[in-house]
Formats: sequence, structure tokens, C-alpha cells
Amino acid sequence: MPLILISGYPSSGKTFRSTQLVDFFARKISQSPDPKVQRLKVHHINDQTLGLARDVYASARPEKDARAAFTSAIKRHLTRDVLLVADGMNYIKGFRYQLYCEAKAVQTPNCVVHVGTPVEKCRELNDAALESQTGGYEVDVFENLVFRYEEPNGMSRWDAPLFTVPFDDAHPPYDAIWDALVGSDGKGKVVRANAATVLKPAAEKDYLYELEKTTSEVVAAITTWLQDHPGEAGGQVFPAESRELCVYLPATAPSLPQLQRLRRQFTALNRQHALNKSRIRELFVDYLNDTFQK
Ligand SMILES: Nc1ncnc2c1ncn2[C@@H]1O[C@H](COP(=O)(O)OP(=O)(O)OP(=O)(O)O)[C@@H](O)[C@H]1O
Repeated sequence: MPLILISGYPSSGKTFRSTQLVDFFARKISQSPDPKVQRLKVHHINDQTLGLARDVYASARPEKDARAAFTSAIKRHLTRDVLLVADGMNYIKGFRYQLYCEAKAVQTPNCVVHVGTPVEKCRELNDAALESQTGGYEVDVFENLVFRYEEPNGMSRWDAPLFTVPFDDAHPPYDAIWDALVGSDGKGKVVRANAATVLKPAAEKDYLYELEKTTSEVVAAITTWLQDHPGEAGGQVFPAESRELCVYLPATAPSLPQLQRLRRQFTALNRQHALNKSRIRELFVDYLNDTFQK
């Protein structure tokens, strides 16, 4: 059953909102006359339930390990009968994309709940938590996490549907979230498996070759354009003969190492999730445009 991915600044109230959702789901399930709904269970995971300390965010390696622990907990709990509330900052777009693929792979719906508390309020809550020793992040870790936060964008497949909860709202939009994930008949949304499924061994070599080749062609088209237009700001690159696809370059031209890094990120994210081969180019162009717009 569905993955409810919480996202927000540090100390923004993610656990506060998650607890509200967990209580609402439990109430809704217990009051439902439908046996399909009664069968559902609610599960809440966050850094505390996984035994992860806040200082993991102070350096890259422990943070990466913490993300791996979070991902494997999600994989473990993502089953047909569980509403899984994944309460974490989930601040990296690529990481949200990866979790979206996990949900797709088990054919279950997903949504993102963005805890939209303004940064000044989060700072205030963080300071209060530090002072009362009930939580909070060291000031430099807090500021760094805020700086690195990549806000969800409901236009991206992996961040949709997106529900943003302002600080002053009494609770998240319960009914809209329930309808989007479970639906009024308790059957949930139908999720197509073709965009992201587990690889079959025979297809694997061919798929990985195609993934490398197609993404390299897109990077080559961009570097050729940059060489032909030195110093030109912005720019539109058409990395397919049909000219149907367009990469919109940012004002500051990306360097080759930057492009290679994005290509590696994309291929790493999609290695386990066989995209339809005919869509690799389009999805990589989407990925680049989304990154360049930030
Ligand atoms: N919308 C709100 N209304 C009232 N109090 C709130 C609200 N949001 C958060 N709080 C309070 O702010 C404090 C921090 O909230 P919470 O622990 O949920 O943040 P968090 O984002 O989960 O933090 P962390 O990043 O450490 O996981 C708590 O005391 C919580 O009760």
C-alpha cells in the first residue's frame, strides 16, 4: 500500500504532521466497514525509530549511511497492506526520485507531503528544541541542511501528487491524501508497472548499454552546442533529430564534469528500474531540465 513521503526543512514539524496523519489513517481504518480497508495497517518510520542520531547530518559518509538505512526500512515495510509514513527531511530530489521508483516497483501509489514551515519559524523551533534539549540540530548543521534543501515540485513525476501543509493549518488535507492513495473504494490508485520494474536478467545487459549510450549522446549534444556557442548565456539544445526534445541550459553554462555527474546520477538511479528504452532520452532530458531550473 502507499508510500507517504514527508519532506521539509529540519525542525519544520515533520514528525508533528506525520503523527497527525498516522492518527487519521488509524481512525479511518478502524471506522471503515470495508474489509479491504480494515486489513490496512499504518507504519511510521523516522530517524528516531531507526535509531539514527541527528549528528549523522554533520558529515557526508554517516549521512549517506543513514539514507541507506532509511531506504532499506522503506523497502522492508512497503507491502500491499501497509500505509507507510516515511518521516524524514527527504531533501534531495534524486533521493525522492529513488523512493518513487521503489513504490513504482511494487506497484503502489505514492505522494509527497511537504511540511511548508517558513525557514525563520524552523530556526525558532530548532533553537527551542536545542535549548530544552528535546532535539534540534547544531546551528551549522541546521543552516547547511536548509541551504541544501531541494524543495518538492508537484510538476515532477516523483513529487506528485504533492500536498503542502502551511504551518498555521490545523492538520494536513486528510481527505485529499486518503482519496489520492486509498480511494473511496479502498482499492487505491492503479499504478502502471511499465515505467519502473525490476530487471529481467536477459534484458539487463542490453538495457544498461542503452542507458549509458543514450545519456552519453545527450551530454555530447550539449557539449558540442557549448563549444559552438562560447560564452553564450542560456541556450536550447535539441538532443534528438526530431527536435521534439529540448534541454534548456541555465544562464551559467554547466561544465563537462557537472554534466557527467548528472549523467552518472541518472544512470545510477535508473540502473535497477528498467525504464522503457524508447523513453530514456526523454526522461534524461526531463531530469536535466528539472535540475537546471533549480
Ligand atoms: N504546525 C505546528 N503547530 C504547532 N507546533 C508545531 C507545529 N509544527 C511543529 N511544531 C512543534 O515544533 C517542534 C518540532 O517539531 P517536530 O519534532 O515535528 O519537527 P521535525 O521536523 O520532525 O524535526 P526533525 O527535523 O528534528 O525531525 C515540536 O515541539 C512540535 O510540536
